[in-house]
Amino acid sequence: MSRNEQKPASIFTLTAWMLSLTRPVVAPLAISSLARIADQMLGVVMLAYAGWQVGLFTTGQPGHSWLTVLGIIAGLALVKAFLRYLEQFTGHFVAFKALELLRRFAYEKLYPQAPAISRHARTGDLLSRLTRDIDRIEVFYAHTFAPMMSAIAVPILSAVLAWWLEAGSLALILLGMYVLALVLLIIVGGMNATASSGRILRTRSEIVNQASDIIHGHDEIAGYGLTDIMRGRLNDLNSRLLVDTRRLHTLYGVRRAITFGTMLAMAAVLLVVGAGQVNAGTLTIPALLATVAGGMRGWEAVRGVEDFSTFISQSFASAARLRELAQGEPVPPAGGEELSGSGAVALAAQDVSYAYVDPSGSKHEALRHVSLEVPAGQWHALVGATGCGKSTLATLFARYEDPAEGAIMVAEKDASGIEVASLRAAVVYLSQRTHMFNDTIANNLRLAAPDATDEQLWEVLEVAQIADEIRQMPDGLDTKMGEGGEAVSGGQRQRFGLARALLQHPRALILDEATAHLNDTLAQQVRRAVRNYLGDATILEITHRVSELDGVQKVHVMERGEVVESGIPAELAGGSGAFASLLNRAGGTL
Ligand SMILES: Nc1ncnc2c1ncn2[C@@H]1O[C@H](COP(=O)(O)OP(=O)(O)OP(=O)(O)O)[C@@H](O)[C@H]1O
Repeated sequence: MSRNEQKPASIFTLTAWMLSLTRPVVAPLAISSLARIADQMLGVVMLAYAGWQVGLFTTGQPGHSWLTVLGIIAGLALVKAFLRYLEQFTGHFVAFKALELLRRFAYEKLYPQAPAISRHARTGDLLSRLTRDIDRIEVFYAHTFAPMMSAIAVPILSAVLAWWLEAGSLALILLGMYVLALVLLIIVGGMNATASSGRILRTRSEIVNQASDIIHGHDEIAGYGLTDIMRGRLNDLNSRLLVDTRRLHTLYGVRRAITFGTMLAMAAVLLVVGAGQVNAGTLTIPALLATVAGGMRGWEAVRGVEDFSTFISQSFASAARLRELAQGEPVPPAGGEELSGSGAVALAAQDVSYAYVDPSGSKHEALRHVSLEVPAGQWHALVGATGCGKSTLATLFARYEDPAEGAIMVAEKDASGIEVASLRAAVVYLSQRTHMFNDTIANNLRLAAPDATDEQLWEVLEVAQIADEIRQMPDGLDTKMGEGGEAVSGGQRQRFGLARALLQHPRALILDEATAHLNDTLAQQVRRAVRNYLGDATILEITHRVSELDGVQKVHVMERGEVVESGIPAELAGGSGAFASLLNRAGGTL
């Protein structure tokens, strides 16, 4: 993300970061690692014991009775089973707790960046960082840390066991082969896998973006016959994914070959060297068999390295993406002075410039040296061709972000010094894309005022001219609005949005095309009712209906990111400026 440009973090930085986030799981993680080491070492001891007994039997030396051998192996197996259970239990506890901690951390870091972050990142990418990436980081705790610890401890302990069995030189060979296997796996599992995993994650998040575009744009896709184009795009992404996945899986295959290859090579070398020592009388057959059997069993630890090097590259790639997201500073910065008092507040922009920055870092200038004033209690309109920057300016008044240059003034104070929650309680921005949650009408309205009574809800619904339509619905205020408000019409959704904004009793209300979906008569009724309801509150109305500005005291005209004209609508209409030509083009009069 270009807002948070930073150097890629090293694996050590990422490891330290992941462990610092999940301090509460460090103790169970240690227990899980110890249980895993003990479990694997018991496996080594069991096989070494069995090998030793076979050696005694084949050389005709007295050993334990078969019943004792069976009893000892069964006893060891039971302890081993308990240790395995302990490892799995603590491992899963760690994994789930880590998931919870990571999710909480991610959301805590994200809220202060909203809603600005959704302007600078794609929804699908955000979603995949919050879901898939967190799931993959969890793998670090579940499948990485304990295997890494056992990969270090088990080879050393196995070599110590061989040395204790008086197979000192075999112990050195065993250790050497372990180290060789680990080095080969780490080399093969290194940079290539991390780079491929990073590319796979990026491609997957593009697929999610594409899929969410397809789901939201189903009407356009069907209407404009875009099915083949969309399918083609998805196929291209899938092909890209396939190439990287194939590359990664080839690497996994090579790693598996290394694990088995080195295990067989180790057994062969031990047998050849050991046979020579047996002939020379410096090693016993039971010690040789015990070392070979135990050594082969100990390769389980190497398998663990293979698995973790498979997952670790994905975990680190995901951790880097999440860390990048989480390192974003709160937007706007936290703190500031509370906006206290009551009554209308004035809005003003002083020489404001603003640019959008897309995920690739390129800038798109949306506002250039904009200045305008809406004195407290007045009703102004903001008009201009589509894309000229009206909504962008409106969001700055609600402090979605602070402008790069110039100042936004609210109640004659620089908005960048006003605490955000208090500012947004006073200055309400009603977006043109009002979102309704998949809940009842009443609950959607109460988002703005949780304690509002039914009477208060009906009051604002009357103002928004939608109360009659709700009375006719069988479930009234308890009618479900469907996902994204799909169960109600666009015009209804817009008026619900308006009713919700009014419930907050704004001291300044910014209406962004709030009546765009309504017919002219209804639009005028709504505008008048809103003005009456709000009393002396300030209103800034963004509209394309340039000929229907009844009650508006001043209009500001924008063109390509600049305010080019401001004045009383009736006066500007009679002139030859930007407003008059907008009015002409709309074929209207005032
Ligand atoms: N999230 C965004 N990322 C990048 N550019 C954006 C974004 N939102 C808006 N823009 C661009 O900024 C410019 C101003 O957009 P804005 O929505 O403020 O215009 P507007 O005047 O409100 O348009 P409309 O009347 O169509 O609502 C446009 O060129 C638009 O393409």
